[in-house]
Amino acid sequence: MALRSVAETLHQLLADVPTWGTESRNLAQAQGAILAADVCAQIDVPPLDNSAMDGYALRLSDLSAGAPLRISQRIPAGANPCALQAGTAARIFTGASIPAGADTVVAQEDCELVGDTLAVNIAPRLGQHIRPRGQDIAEGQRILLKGHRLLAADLGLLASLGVGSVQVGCRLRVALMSTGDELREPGEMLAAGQIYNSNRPMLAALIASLGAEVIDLGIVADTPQATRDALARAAATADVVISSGGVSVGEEDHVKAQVEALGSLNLWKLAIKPGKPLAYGRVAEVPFFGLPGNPVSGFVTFCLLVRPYLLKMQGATQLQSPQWAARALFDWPRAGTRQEYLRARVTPGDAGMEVEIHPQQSSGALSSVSWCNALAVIPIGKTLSRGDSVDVIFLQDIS
Ligand SMILES: Nc1nc2c(c(=O)[nH]1)N[C@H]1C(S)=C(S)[C@@H](COP(=O)(O)OP(=O)(O)OC[C@H]3O[C@@H](n4cnc5c(N)ncnc54)[C@H](O)[C@@H]3O)O[C@H]1N2
Ligand code: MOO
Ligand SMILES: [Mg+2]
Repeated sequence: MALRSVAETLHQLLADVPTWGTESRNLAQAQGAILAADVCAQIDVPPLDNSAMDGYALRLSDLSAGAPLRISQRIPAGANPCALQAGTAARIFTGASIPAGADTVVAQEDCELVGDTLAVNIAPRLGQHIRPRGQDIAEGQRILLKGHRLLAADLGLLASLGVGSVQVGCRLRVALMSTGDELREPGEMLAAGQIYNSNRPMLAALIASLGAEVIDLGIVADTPQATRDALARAAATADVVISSGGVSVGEEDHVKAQVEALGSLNLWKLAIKPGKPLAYGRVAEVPFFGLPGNPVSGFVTFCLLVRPYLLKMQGATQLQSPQWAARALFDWPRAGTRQEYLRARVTPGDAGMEVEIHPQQSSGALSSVSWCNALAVIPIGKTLSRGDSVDVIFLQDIS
């Protein structure tokens, strides 16, 4: 029987996302959080007409009249100036409030003080170097939409509006467990037959990058009992459970059977390379993802399938990363039976983006992931010749 496609799997996963609560969060805690309601501006930004230059504020008609302009006041940023006396100029600094009556700012490089009067060397334009109130945002304007993921610039934007806290999707607690008797932690000595646990820090970082809290359950032994105990503990403390390893067909792969014992297995195996044995279900009522143990398989399936799920759970509207067309600098002569995600590097070429692939595409070769800046997508049954167009997904959008 044909394996379920990546698109169909994603569709089914997203249809199964549970409803999730919202909470109020201070801006300092809101990076990566998903807005639970539209944000409308309560004030104009900037809230005052202000100078874009260090210089002098004046009324252009006074200057045109030709009389010498005496300096009648000094206005630093933050001051509340009085109205400009007719026939005078005000010393002013960048960001300072334009006094009533002034309509133009002359940069200090374009004028000089002769005694206590101003000599302007370059004829100014009416209104120059003034940033009017509301230039950026007008009061009442809808500025960010529900479902938007808050990144650095959004936090600055909200602060510019005077918004100190926002209603966002509740922070997810995600339990992470690494199954495998062969695993040791970095810093420990390796005995024969053992390898280091690379999935743990990688998956913890991917989870944390979504603003979720990681509940790290460490390494779990390859026995039915240890697997079941860890799954039960995870489901009791977390909102989502993620395991790595033990989801394939070997006798040492216990995850699926224990998930079925404690809840249900809803999806298993899909037409993706790497990552075929990805499992999804519920432990008790808690959503569960069983990522394949091979590190590249875990990375790719997390980015393409788990990440959109976790984003949707928190209320996000933008779930998938865009695919861009690039020109292949490689041949791909073998048509596959699973959609393949090659570790690739995209660079600018003379005629647009060009993409090369890492020579080692094994699902155990993490160096290919560290090296790449994109995944090149090879659909089922497709071959490629050098020069053909191939879709790429930039990793900076997803990891
Ligand atoms: N007879 C079959 N064997 C396998 C199949 C299959 O269809 N038939 N599928 C293969 C594919 S595809 C994948 S992917 C793997 C998935 O295996 P599991 O999810 O069961 O994972 P393990 O067997 O536990 O480990 C696989 C591999 O990854 C290493 N690993 C595991 N955890 C970690 C970790 N935390 N850090 C670093 N490396 C880890 C582990 O040592 C193994 O080398 O199954 C294939 N087999
Ligand atoms: O497809 Mo498996 O996911 O690594 O080889
Ligand atoms: Mg296995």
